[in-house]
Amino acid sequence: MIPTDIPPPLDVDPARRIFGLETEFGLHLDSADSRAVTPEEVAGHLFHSVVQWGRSSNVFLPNASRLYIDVGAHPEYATAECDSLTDLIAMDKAGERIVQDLVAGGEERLRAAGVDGQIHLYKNNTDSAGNSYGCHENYLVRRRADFKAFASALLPFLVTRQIVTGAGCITRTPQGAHYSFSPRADHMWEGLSSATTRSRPMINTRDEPHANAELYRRMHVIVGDSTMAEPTTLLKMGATDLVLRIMEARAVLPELTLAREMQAIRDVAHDLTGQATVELADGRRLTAVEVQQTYIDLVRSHLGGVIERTAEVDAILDLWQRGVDAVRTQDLSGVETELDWAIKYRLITRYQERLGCALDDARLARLELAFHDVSPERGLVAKLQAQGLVKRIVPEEAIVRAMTTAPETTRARLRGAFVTRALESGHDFTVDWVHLKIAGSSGTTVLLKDPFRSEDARVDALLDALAQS
Ligand SMILES: Nc1ncnc2c1ncn2[C@@H]1O[C@H](COP(=O)(O)OP(=O)(O)OP(=O)(O)O)[C@@H](O)[C@H]1O
Ligand SMILES: [Mg+2]
Repeated sequence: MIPTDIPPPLDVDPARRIFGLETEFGLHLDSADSRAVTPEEVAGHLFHSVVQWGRSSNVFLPNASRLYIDVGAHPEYATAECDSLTDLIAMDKAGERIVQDLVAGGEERLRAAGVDGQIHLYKNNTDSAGNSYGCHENYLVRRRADFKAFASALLPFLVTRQIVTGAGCITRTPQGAHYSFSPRADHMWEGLSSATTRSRPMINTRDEPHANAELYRRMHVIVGDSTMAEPTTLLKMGATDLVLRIMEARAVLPELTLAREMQAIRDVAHDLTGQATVELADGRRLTAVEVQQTYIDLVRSHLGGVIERTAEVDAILDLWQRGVDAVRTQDLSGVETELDWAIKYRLITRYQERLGCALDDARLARLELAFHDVSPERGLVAKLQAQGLVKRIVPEEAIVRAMTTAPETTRARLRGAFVTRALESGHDFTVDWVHLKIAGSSGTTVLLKDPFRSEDARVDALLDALAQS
């Protein structure tokens, strides 16, 4: 057993947390035109309208989220700061629609440039050329001297959670194709690192809290898969939050340090039975099912103590347990409307049976892509949701609202109001996660170091200034 050494909370309610999700979308132009169009050109056309109103392809939106073109011509949407998982899911789903809403304009621009074609945006993590792009989770945690050790203690959980929160994928190898839990697992290079370009860690330890640096760190988890089904996103973020809460409360953790994380994450990903064992630093071998069950039991043992029991906590624990049971029993019926990897696996195996083809058949690859297509017409998850075959967590109205409106209970509310008002009044402005400023004004930059604070007289003054000038 290893104690986790956390300083006692200062002035912040320890049960409150800021969450954020960053999604890089795969961008593909489907066109019969022989003229080569680079991905950068397609992204440029897609973002034309954004550049027109925002004067940049890197903007903060009226809903306080960030939208930009990331390296490799990937559109990226980073949700505004949320302090509830339902707000986060609504913000995340709103992002799919915000990027999809750019498609018609992008296709029109392409036509004007002489290229007929359909732009596809995929919320997935790998393209056909073998490139990987991410879905990054952000959890605000209290600053501590031993942050690296603290982050390391999360790795056994992160390595094995893919058996419930993975997106699932067809993996093609020279020996043939098989189904795996996670498309991202094969692209991880190390456990922790502060660099993202030269290495691909599971947790990025770059010290950039976007908040008061004396109090906080941002736990930047970059090992996760992009998730389509709302319950999968709830479980991915919710289970991680629960484990972090226990770690932050100085509770004693079970000793699960892995001997070789990179080997373990790959072994777990490629064994759909959940029975492949991973080696622990102390020489024991456990299955991913056993490791995840240990975390579920740990969380249960803290219910009513460190973890306040709420309907949401119960829902997370219930889905988590059903997910682990599904792998253990190899009966997916208990989760096949909620967990991405199981939903997709059912689709693929049924279609494969119907076609009588091998798993590496191109038609199954297209089906897999359609699962991640964010288009309401082409996307399979939208269709399955409409048929009640994929469960939802947040009401439709909440997603529609989140497309234009920031979360009410965090700093995002201030940014959202500022961006909305500045755009309405035609003022230039500069904004990032912690700063707000009217461009060219002599007024000072407003620095918002507390991400929990949703009211601020200085921002009210800025809004007044926008209304007057
Ligand atoms: N104090 C905070 N704690 C936790 N998450 C935060 C905090 N402030 C902002 N976030 C979230 O962190 C994410 C930052 O997204 P962004 O894409 O700008 O990431 P980055 O890691 O700063 O930069 P990049 O992607 O360019 O490397 C957003 O989802 C945002 O909501
Ligand atoms: Mg980012």
